[in-house]
Formats: sequence, C-alpha cells, structure tokens
Amino acid sequence: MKLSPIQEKIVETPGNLIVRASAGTGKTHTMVNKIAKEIDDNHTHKVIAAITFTIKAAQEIKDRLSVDVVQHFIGTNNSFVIEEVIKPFMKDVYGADFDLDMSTDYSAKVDTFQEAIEKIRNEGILCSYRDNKRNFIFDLAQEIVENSSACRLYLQAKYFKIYIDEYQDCDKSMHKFFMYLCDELNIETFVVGDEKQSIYIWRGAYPEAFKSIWNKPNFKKIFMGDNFRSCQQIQNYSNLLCDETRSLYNPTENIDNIVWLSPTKANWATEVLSNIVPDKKSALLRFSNDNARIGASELTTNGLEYVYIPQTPIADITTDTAWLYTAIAKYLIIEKYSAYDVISEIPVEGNESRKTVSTVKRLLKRIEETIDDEQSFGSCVTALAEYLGYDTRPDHINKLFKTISDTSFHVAFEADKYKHIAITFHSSKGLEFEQVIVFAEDYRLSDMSSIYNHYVAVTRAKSKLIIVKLNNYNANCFQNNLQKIFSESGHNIEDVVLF
Ligand SMILES: Nc1ncnc2c1ncn2[C@@H]1O[C@H](COP(=O)(O)OP(=O)(O)OP(=O)(O)O)[C@@H](O)[C@H]1O
Repeated sequence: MKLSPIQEKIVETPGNLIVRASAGTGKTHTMVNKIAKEIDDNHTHKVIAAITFTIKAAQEIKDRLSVDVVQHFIGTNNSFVIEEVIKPFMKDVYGADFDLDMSTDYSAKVDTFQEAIEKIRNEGILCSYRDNKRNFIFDLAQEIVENSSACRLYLQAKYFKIYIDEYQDCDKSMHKFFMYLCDELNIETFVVGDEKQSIYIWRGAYPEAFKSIWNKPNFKKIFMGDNFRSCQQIQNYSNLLCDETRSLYNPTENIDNIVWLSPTKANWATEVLSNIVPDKKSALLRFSNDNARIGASELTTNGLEYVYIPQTPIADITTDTAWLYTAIAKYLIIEKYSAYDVISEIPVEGNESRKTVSTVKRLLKRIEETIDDEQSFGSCVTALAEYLGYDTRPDHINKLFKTISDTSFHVAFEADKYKHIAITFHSSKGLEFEQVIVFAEDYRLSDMSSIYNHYVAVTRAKSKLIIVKLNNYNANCFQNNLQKIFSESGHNIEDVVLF
C-alpha cells in the first residue's frame, strides 16, 4: 500500500514526533513503515523499542515488519518496564533481597507502594493496586530509573528510539516514565494516538497527557485526518463530534449512509434489517455484553443470522501466562491453528529462547487428548507451561477448561469468519465493518468519555451507520446532546443523518 503524502512526511520526520491520528487514518501502517526505515537508516549498535498496549498489537507490528527484528524490543508497555527496568535493576535500588525470580499477577491487589514492594520481596509477585486508576508497575519503574544510574546508562546505551502506540491510553505514571526517558535520558521518542479514541479513562487512561505532548517544544507535531476507512458522510458525522476535527467537515450531496431509526422496542430488529445489505459485513455494537447477546438473538429471529461474540472466561486473565491460555484455546478450537502458530505467539520480550517444536507439538497433542477430563487436562496444560517457563493457576486452568468445553465461546476465536456479528464496542476497537448498528441509549454524550466511546463505535463503519433511537431517557439525552454538539459548528443532526 502506497503511503499518503502525510504518512510519508511522518516516516521522513526525524527526532521526537507526536502524531495525532483520527480513526481510520492508517496509524499502524505508518508506524511500521517508519520503524522499518529508521532501523534501516541506523548505523549504530543501538536498537529500537516499539511499545503497544496488547500482545496482539505487538505481534501485528512484528508480522508487518519485513526487517529482522530479533534484537529489537517489540512488546507491551508492562513487559518493557518489567524486562528492561524492574527485573534487571530492582536489586540495584532495593538491595540484594530483590535478586529473585519475579512473575506478574495483576489479580493480586494491594493498597500501597510499600505493600507491593513487600509482595515482591516475600513472594516474587509483581501485583497491582486495588485502585485501578493507579499503576504500580510504572511507579516502580520510575523509582528505579531515577535511582539507578546503571539502569539509565543501560537504556541510553541500548535504545536509539522508542515508538509508543495508542498513547491516549497511557495513564499518568506511564506518561511520567516515557517523558523521563525522552527529556532526561534524551532517547528519541515517537508517540501516536488519538484522544478521541480514549475509551479506558475509567481505568486510569489520561488523554490529557497525550494532548500535553502537543505543547512540548522538543516535539514536532503532525495531525493525520484523512480517514481511509469511512465514507465522507460518516467522516463528517464523527468529525463534528469533537472540537479539533470540526473543520474537516465537507458536505456531501447524499446523506443516505447514516440512517436514524426511531422504532419501538418490539420492531427495532425488522426496521434495522430493512436497512442492512445482507451480503456485506455488519456489526451490532453495544455497550454491554448482555445487550449484544440479546440483540443478536432478536436480529436472528427476524431473519438474518447475527453471531454474538462473547467475552471468554480466559479473557480476564492478566498474568504472564495469559497469552498461553489463548494460544492453547486457539489450537484446540481453530482448525488451521497449529503448534507452529502457538510457538509464534511466545512473547519474545522475555529471556526465554525458542523451545523445540517437537516438544511443544507433543505436549499440545497430550492436551488435545485430555479435553474430556479436567484434571488430566490441567496437568497437561501445566506441563506445557512449565516447559515454556510459565506458571499456571488452578482457577485459570478452570477458565481455560470452561472456554474449551463450552462451545458457545468458540466463535470468539474466529469472529472474522462471520458476516454479521454482535459485540461490545470496547471489543470492536481497531476493527472495521462495512455496516455498523449502534443504539443511541448507549451514549448519553454528556461528557467526553461518552463522546469518545461513540466516536470509536461509529468510526468502525465503512459505508453505512444505523443509529437506533428507542424512546427512553438515555436515548433522549443522546439526541439532545448530539444536537447541541452539532450546533456548536452551526449544523443540525438532519444535515448529516437521514431520518
Ligand atoms: N495510504 C493508504 N492508502 C490506502 N488505504 C490505506 C492507507 N493507509 C491505511 N489505509 C487503509 O485504511 C484503513 C484504516 O487503517 P488502520 O486500521 O491501520 O487505521 P487506524 O488508524 O489504526 O484506525 P483506527 O484507529 O480507527 O483503528 C485500513 O483499511 C487500511 O488498509
């Protein structure tokens, strides 16, 4: 895919750079091209770190980079500070007691920094704060980097550039740490994000931090507004939702790409289906899992099969081993997912070397043979985990067993296969569909958080957006607030939406 002029400019701009990129503008594509070019141009022994929020996003960057990435760090935020700061330098700051094996278990909660330090000393566990808006891992990394000159020298000697994706989801502790690396250690930094897609404010994400970099004198700034995904009318609707994109409004002759329906609770599904093109992909995006499930069932009853994509029991596992549970589930559920695919998902950020394919294959086969017996299954999963250097827990093995044995969860591993799905909008981040159905009542639009949620949902749509407005309090708030927001730039809902 050819880079657009603005994408080209981002790739070519050296030094610290912040990119504010609206939905559908090709963030990952651009970042991958930039990393590839800058690795190629680098003639020192130093390497890069590409930091993302999820293992899946890190894997996507690895897959798309055609250059050899073995010596570079491509992984998640937490794994970066755990592997590069906490594990190697904790003893430097806290003493020899901390020269120990550490593993993460974010389901273990404490209230204070000191308690968390004791948990490491006594159990070797990196835990998290009970207050989910605070971030122990990054607070600890900050303490270490500020107090260990060896750590500072190590990071400066190793990295020539750090690339951070989805920066709007960083919390205050992460922001402080990354800006320390940039401002105090002078490691060049590239950040990309979109405050309009900040949907994790409830768990501490602090989009103001991202916006504040825009005002830093030591950063160059580029805004990406060309949406390659959505048709002009859907772009207009989403751009009018936020101050900084209002000026991108560009009127279209037809406004039939966004349909506003005001049906009753009894007939909404038939009204929606009369606007859906059955052979193009569509998604019903809802705030809650329950409403997504009920919605799928009502649409199916009314004539077009919608598959509800549930949250799986293993989805909330947050230990180091989480990736392995997912890989085992995929191996057992997806026909074409082989032992090689499992091996390709081993996070490379740790020190573990690639294990032998034949042993992994044999251990996976044993897991496959025991799927009818939870106890043997558990022992076989633990055997594979141990071989790969990971810990398991009985409650997590039970979640994996449930995920495998209850076939209603299986669709979650192959959501791409289905033409019409129903899913929460949180899970739809990063995805795109020809047609999207949203419910007005899921977004009151009375604060930025709700506006951002709505922005993410509507920008998943390529060519059709259907807004279902039932007659209830939240939906009426949505309509009133949407009108207020649009009128700030002199527009009415009717200018952009077909009633
Ligand atoms: N230069 C380009 N030319 C044509 N199409 C492009 C270009 N860059 C990206 N695209 C397409 O635009 C769409 C959006 O890209 P991508 O999903 O990477 O965007 P994004 O910025 O990550 O979006 P979001 O933040 O909304 O998830 C994709 O279908 C991608 O193939």
